Amino acid sequence: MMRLNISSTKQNTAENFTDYLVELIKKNDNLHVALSGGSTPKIVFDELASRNLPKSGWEKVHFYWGDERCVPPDDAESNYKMTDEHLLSKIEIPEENVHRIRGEEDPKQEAERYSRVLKENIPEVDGLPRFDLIILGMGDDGHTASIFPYEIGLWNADQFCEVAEHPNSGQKRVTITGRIINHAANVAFLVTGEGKAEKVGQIIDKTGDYKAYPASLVEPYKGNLIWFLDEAAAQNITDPKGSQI
Ligand SMILES: O=C(O)[C@H](O)[C@@H](O)[C@H](O)[C@H](O)COP(=O)(O)O
Repeated sequence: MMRLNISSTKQNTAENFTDYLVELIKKNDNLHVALSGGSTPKIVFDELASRNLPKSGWEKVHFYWGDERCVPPDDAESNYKMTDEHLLSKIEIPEENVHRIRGEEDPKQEAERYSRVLKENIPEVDGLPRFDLIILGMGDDGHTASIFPYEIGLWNADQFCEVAEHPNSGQKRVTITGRIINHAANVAFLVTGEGKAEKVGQIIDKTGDYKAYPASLVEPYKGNLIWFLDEAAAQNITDPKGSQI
């Protein structure tokens, strides 16, 4: 099931998504959540931290990452560092509930280790670890997690995590793959800004080269997909209401 949650501004999008996540935390005894990186999550993490959830709430949550740059955790490029600055350092989540991708390790070995981390920590459904929620962003090129259009074949990798490479910088990344993403109970895209509008419109309307964009492959088999968008990112969708299928 896919639905759109369209807000007027980026801040409203962050608030709506945070309401959704806080509700999930309250309704569940154990929540396994994969976080996205980049810049959009910063405003969401600040909003989430501002809600002052009690320690008893955070003790139910396990954080993972959908992807990580292969850099040390104190590097400006690190998704972990960004998350720590905007969220982890402000909340009472037990250290053992934070499952960092070790960007400082050998990428191939870390992809294998993290695949084991998912298998060992996340309850299986139909033989695969099933995240309660995977948060994804989308790049201007239609990439998601760290699966880029030129490497779209990574989506169908057998391993739960694979090594990717940024097309411009050549920066190595560790990313979860399509098997895990589409097995999640809930997937939430967080996409804002005019720069994303063209690809968002093509993916939602299934027009143009949408099949070339890894983000278009996100279709949870038995789960829910919600696009949290601001109006700027949603402006090209032909029938925003009708897309609430
Ligand atoms: O490590 C990363 O960069 C992200 O996981 C990546 O997939 C991100 O979500 C998109 O590039 C959107 O990034 P922005 O939110 O900064 O536009």
